[in-house]
Amino acid sequence: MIDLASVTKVFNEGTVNETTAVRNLNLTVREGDFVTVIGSNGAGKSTLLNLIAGSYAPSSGTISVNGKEVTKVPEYRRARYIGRIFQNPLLGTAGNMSLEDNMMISYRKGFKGLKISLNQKMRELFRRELKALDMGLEDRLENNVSLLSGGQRQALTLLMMVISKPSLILLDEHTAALDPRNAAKVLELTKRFITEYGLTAIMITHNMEYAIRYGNRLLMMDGGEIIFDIDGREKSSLTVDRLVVKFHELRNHDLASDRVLLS
Ligand SMILES: Nc1ncnc2c1ncn2[C@@H]1O[C@H](COP(=O)(O)OP(=O)(O)OP(=O)(O)O)[C@@H](O)[C@H]1O
Repeated sequence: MIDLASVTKVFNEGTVNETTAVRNLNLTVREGDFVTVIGSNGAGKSTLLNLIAGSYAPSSGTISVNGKEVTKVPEYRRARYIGRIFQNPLLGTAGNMSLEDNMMISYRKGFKGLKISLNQKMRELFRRELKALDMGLEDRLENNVSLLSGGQRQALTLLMMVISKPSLILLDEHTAALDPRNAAKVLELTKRFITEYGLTAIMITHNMEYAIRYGNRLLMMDGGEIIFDIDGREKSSLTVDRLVVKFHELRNHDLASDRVLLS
């Protein structure tokens, strides 16, 4: 589904602040993969998602989706099939609009311009979908989104993303700002939606346990490179301890003081 071939991203090239955020990276993500990505601060994880989404152009290398090169396709055009969620729960929804108006926007995007309007039937559908989130939102269709808690808002963002029918979703620490209970809830929802809607997903997390528990494939990044890429049985038998040892073997330095271990 996605192919990155020899992708490098250098920021501030030729200046004293030059940083190679992603270094000669090769990656193929297959359709239906749910890939978790971990790595130290500054490892290049967010840059990788930004390159796939088209927020940044690579300094060299190519990016293809379903066999078609998209390296120069602008972000707004890739957004037709890519859904993104960020750490900040305020980013995915419009706070000064009601839940139903927010959801309507996603429905229109999902129906690719087909004329649909907010009527009783749509409201019933929204109510059912919100009820399935199990966040107590089904009776709050007319409330402004700004009144929701961070967890409720991130769950709504997730629902809106899937009803806009993306084929690929990019999750950049989307539960990191939530308390543990809400984080666990939103993660379970994420997993359910990925399965139900047959999505391909890449999820950055600083929580090693989440990275192990969720998804069928795990990537570890360091210094702009993928240093560890496992799936299948090797992934399901992984433990946090083994992951830490693996990092040490591969990089010959510890992860001990890193945020990746503190979550
Ligand atoms: N827009 C930018 N301009 C300049 N440097 C950048 C930019 N974006 C990222 N970088 C640098 O590129 C490197 C990789 O950053 P990136 O945000 O991809 O890492 P990360 O693995 O997501 O880190 P974190 O876990 O801390 O969010 C870092 O050194 C960062 O400072």
